[in-house]
Amino acid sequence: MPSILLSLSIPALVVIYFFFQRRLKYRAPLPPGPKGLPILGDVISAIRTKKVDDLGAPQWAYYLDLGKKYQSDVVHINVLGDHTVVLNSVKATNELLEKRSALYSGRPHLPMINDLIGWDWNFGTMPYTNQWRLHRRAFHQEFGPQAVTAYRPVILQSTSTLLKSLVPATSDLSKVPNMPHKDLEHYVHNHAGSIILRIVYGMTTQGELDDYAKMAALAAQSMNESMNHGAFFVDYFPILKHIPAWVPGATFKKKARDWKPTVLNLVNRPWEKVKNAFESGTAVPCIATKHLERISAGDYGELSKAAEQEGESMEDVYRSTSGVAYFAASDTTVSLVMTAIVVLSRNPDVQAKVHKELDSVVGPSRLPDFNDREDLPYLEAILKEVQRSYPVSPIGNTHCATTDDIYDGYFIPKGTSVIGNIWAILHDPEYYPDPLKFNPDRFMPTGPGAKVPPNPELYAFGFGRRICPGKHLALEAAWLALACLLATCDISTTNDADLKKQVHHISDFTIGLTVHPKPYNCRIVPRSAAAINLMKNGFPSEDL
Ligand code: HEM
Repeated sequence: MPSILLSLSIPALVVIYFFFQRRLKYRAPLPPGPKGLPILGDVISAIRTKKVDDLGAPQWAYYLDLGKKYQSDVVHINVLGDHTVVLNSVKATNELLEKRSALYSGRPHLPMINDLIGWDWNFGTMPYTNQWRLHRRAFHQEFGPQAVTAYRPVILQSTSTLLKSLVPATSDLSKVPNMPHKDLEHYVHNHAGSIILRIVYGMTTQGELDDYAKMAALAAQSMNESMNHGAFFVDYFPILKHIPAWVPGATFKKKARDWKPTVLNLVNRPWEKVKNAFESGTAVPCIATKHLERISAGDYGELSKAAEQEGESMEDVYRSTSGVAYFAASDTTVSLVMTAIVVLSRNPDVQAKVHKELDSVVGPSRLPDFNDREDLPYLEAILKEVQRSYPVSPIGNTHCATTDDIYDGYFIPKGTSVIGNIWAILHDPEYYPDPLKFNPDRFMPTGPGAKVPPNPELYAFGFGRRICPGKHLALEAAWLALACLLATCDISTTNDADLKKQVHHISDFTIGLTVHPKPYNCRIVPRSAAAINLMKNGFPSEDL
């Protein structure tokens, strides 16, 4: 016990020393925020908000309240001498995370996630280093806006499968049963999983898709619980990572030990599988086989020099970036599509309007496809409004200041965790009047030169150099799924009383890094016999 106390007090004293050194150097105040307890700081709130259960308010709501309480869009929280700064406005995120992105593109030190659970191969959790740049560039080559257009045939195919799975067993449209949440979630997961696993690893069989979807879901749990710096005390006191798992109270070590094999399997298993198939000449062409071809030809392009400098093999870079894509795409797009469905089920007027648009642009004899996108502005407005009202990732991933800085007269010390509160920004009444109202019309121009609010996609995918690099794929996949679902089906609630209620921003959602609507049942009824045929047939094979 005395040795634990000693190991806790030494880092605390070092933190306090450097804290006062820097404050003296700049003489600028930290941004306003809760004072908390002496030395400990705001530790109680930190524990409360980081609990992933119904007792804790979501972090975005807690941070928004702090902003109101301290009348500042920039709020400082001190936990055990560790600084967090929350940015609750467009102005602050634009200035710090976008314009000064060279200083704010780090990630906080994450001993739990990187050292103990073993996520260190994932560039999403890497600090702002040359290794991160190398991985991000390798990823971008395959998922940039131009590159993703090559995956449209796969998206069309997975969307056909989604539609087929929604065809009811009866052709009597008045007798279509309710859609249980579990079934719908399974179909939507299968849609996202089949797109990414086909694109990255060439996987097509249902058994494989199910196995790998399960693995990604388990891994997502570890990420959801640990990605926020400070979710575990070891993040504040990295020395604790050396405590053996059997020590009473070291539950974080047990959790890490349980999660680690899944996280390592996630990056290694699919890669080894494709590699074996590639070597035996049976692999389905995909991103991984493209990389393996480059590796066997010794032709790595412009990235090889950077990899050499990092002392990393290109195979490790590609194995990791493939794993990141598979993991990051498995859960996020699902949340967006599932949220859109529950919201639309409670907004029949919005559906009536988009049905009209789809009927006039696409007609009843075919499914909408990517060529129709520009001609469907109301559908686009719905997608924007879903992302604005119920962002998939309400506080995004925490950035880290890599140097001391001053903003608006406030001191932001090097090493500060910096959180862009995406939810707060997307509900700022200055940009989005009546922000709690679900209203796609806010994005419809009312006449030539009329102003529309900023596109929520500017914020919903994070900020600056760390902005989500999978955004283009996510939006293509979600757009087509919604376009086809709305062209062919009516979505309604199973309980008329729900029609009077908007989907609630807190009580209807899970808490975590990526949030999901809580289980709900709805009805998904084909709009006509012709729609059933479209759903059964999917896209014509020449489109695939
Ligand atoms: C609706 C779907 C999605 C949403 C809302 C979303 C949102 C986000 C957000 C908020 C971040 C943090 C950005 C920051 O640090 O400022 C992020 C990071 C990231 N996302 Fe996404 N994402 C989505 C889908 C995807 C998909 C489909 C992929 C992969 C194909 C992906 C790959 C990544 C990666 C690799 C990072 C880490 C980037 C880095 O640290 O450099 N995301 N995403």
